[in-house]
Amino acid sequence: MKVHIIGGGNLGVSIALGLSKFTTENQITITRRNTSSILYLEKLGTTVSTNNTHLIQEADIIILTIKPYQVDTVLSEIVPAFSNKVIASAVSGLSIENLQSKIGDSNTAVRIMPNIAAQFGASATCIAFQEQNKDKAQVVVSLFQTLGTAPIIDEKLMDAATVLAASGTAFALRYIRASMQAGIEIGFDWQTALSISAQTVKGAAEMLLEEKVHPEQLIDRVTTPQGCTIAGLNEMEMHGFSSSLIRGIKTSLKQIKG
Ligand SMILES: NC(=O)C1=CN([C@@H]2O[C@H](COP(=O)(O)OP(=O)(O)OC[C@H]3O[C@@H](n4cnc5c(N)ncnc54)[C@H](OP(=O)(O)O)[C@@H]3O)[C@@H](O)[C@H]2O)C=CC1
Ligand SMILES: O=C(O)[C@@H]1CCC=N1
Repeated sequence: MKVHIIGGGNLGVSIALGLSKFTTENQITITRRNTSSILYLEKLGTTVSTNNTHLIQEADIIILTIKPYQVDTVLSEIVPAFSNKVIASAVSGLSIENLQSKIGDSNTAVRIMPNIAAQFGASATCIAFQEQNKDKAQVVVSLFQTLGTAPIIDEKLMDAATVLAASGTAFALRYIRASMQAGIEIGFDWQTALSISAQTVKGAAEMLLEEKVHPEQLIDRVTTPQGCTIAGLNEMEMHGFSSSLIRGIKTSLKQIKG
């Protein structure tokens, strides 16, 4: 399959790297205006270009990973160059209706919300499309299933998905950083503390995904009565651990909704 990624920044490059690592049959093109920092992708077999329309008509999927304020400029440049294409947009806040009106009825708008773990085949990419475009959107779902999970969601939850699945990467990393900092205070060098903290989070996530149970069921297995874990958890909650995360996520959502 030919995948044409417009916007070779943080997210676009993560997707390109993930596709080059986890798939073999895809031909990937990635564009940005200043390509110097991403030319290394060519060594992995990805075509890097400043030309957004180069071979675009041959693409099976066009992926938009540009900032919201870049959308009109890019679309006015590329839309005259193709027809009958599936456009998967990761642009936060850009609705399917709005995108569809900009690309015309001959093309199909799909919304995707990946995260930068796509690079490691570990993204949670939420995908939304109009019911009548179900068949055409399947190609996008299949592609992102190779880069992690790809749940199909109602478009009205796309902003929530942006916060939970994309910003969520940063939130999880901040937890790991805090845990690492505590690890240094209790005796580890930062590299050892980081590897222990990161692996512990990975292990906890793997248990949840594997066992499909509520986190409290697993927490109960760790909290020995009168033990250190419950003492630490209760202290964290006293200082607003869960509520600060919940408030942060809701604030992020308000920021998207404007
Ligand atoms: N970062 C993330 O974790 C996530 C981001 N998103 C969304 O993805 C989008 C991109 O985010 P992010 O990757 O962080 O942003 P970046 O700024 O890192 O990437 C945007 C890229 O677009 C390129 N670009 C700008 N104008 C053009 C143009 N005319 N033609 C081609 N390329 C162009 C820029 O490069 P140059 O200036 O050289 O052209 C830049 O590399 C945003 O809408 C964001 O909301 C969604 C989920 C996760
Ligand atoms: O912070 C942002 O606005 C973008 C969308 C989600 C991740 N990065």
